[in-house]
Amino acid sequence: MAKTVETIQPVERIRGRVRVPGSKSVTHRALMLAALARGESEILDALRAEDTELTARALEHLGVTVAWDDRRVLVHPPASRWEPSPEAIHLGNSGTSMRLLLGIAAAGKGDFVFDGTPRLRERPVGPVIDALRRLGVRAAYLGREGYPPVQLQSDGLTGGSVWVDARESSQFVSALVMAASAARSDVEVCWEGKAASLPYLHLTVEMMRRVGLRADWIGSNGIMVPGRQEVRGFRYRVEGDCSSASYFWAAAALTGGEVFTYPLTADALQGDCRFLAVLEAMGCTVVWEEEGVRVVGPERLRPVDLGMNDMPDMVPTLAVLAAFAPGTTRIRNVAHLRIKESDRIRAVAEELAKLAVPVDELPDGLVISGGGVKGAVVEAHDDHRIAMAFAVAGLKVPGISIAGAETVSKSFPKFWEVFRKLSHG
Ligand SMILES: O=C(O)C1=C[C@@H](OP(=O)(O)O)[C@@H](O)[C@H](O)C1
Ligand SMILES: C=C(OP(=O)(O)O)C(=O)O
Repeated sequence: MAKTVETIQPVERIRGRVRVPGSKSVTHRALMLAALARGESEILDALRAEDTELTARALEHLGVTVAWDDRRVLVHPPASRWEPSPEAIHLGNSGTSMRLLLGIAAAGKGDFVFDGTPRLRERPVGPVIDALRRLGVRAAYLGREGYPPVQLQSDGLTGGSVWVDARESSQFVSALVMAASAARSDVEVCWEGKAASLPYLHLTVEMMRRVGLRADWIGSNGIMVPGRQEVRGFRYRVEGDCSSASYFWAAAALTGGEVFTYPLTADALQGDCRFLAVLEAMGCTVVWEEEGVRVVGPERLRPVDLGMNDMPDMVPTLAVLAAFAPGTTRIRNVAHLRIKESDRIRAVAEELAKLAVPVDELPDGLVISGGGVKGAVVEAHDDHRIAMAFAVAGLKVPGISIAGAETVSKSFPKFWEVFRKLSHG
């Protein structure tokens, strides 16, 4: 795709209502759980974007029928799990698709190759492959050890206990837990210490429960999944995407304006909704209403000192706000940000430096001295979250444009349309 440049015009105080698309994480999971069910499922308000279409297409390779229309997706699994796929299955740069689908594919029979972009080939899959091998799957790395492309030959999962190193990604555990429901006997998935991005594991377990699958926490370091579970096709309504909403919350925060985002509820399953508490700590007012949430920005943002391990995707948004908050903001404990769509610690530091913001890059975080921000051309690093977060800075400072703006299609294809409409009325 050709690189596009998007120039943002500053506005006095942003004001408006934004309908956010369906959650990417919830849509991926709903599609995959529907593929494991018996009979047809109906998924409402799903996100139709590059990554969720990659998941849908991968499932089609396995023999699942996926039919989208305006408001819903119908998913119909094949008679036997799975059909052969002679071609390699390409997953772009979608970490969620890659890690979670390795589990889903291994939960049935077949011989599959999973691959992606050069960047996806730098994003690890070793811990999930190690665990799948212990559950009886044959797997071979076709390139670098521990990374895609990977070939899986499976006859279904046995059962037993597996230990997973989940420090780099919660997705390794989510993959195993979802797949384990189809194993021949019970599977216990345990990890040492704290798993990265922990709220995504709660999301996985809660969504399984909602569609009728059992998965039980064993303390805070493990999940037990009974094997041979079967659920009938289900109907699932996808909640709005909090991560996508964060750019509009940030727009209100930065301009001292007011934005209402919907559909969202205070009991949303996504951990990124907790970013609202970060905004409150920075001085914003957050008001939940029946259909969504209203964020009102303060006259002046306050800096914060926070561990962001639970909400890695919110770090670019926070970093941009921090650039405008006079004082020092510290963002800690997010080493796993280096293996996202881009090395997000490096990318954020480089782009803030272009805007003349003093920033220290730590191995696992950032220290940002907020106050003075200048205009510049920001490079998106093929990372949708860098593009969307830095767009917000352009609402306050003239001369900001985003090169590589098309990358938003990964999670929010209409982002620029919605953003322009909001900023120019
Ligand atoms: O499971 C998910 O839906 C996700 C988990 C997180 O990844 P890690 O667990 O790899 O940090 C997050 O960054 C990603 O955008 C979506
Ligand atoms: C990290 C992300 O996604 P994924 O891991 O699925 O590529 C993201 O959306 O910010």
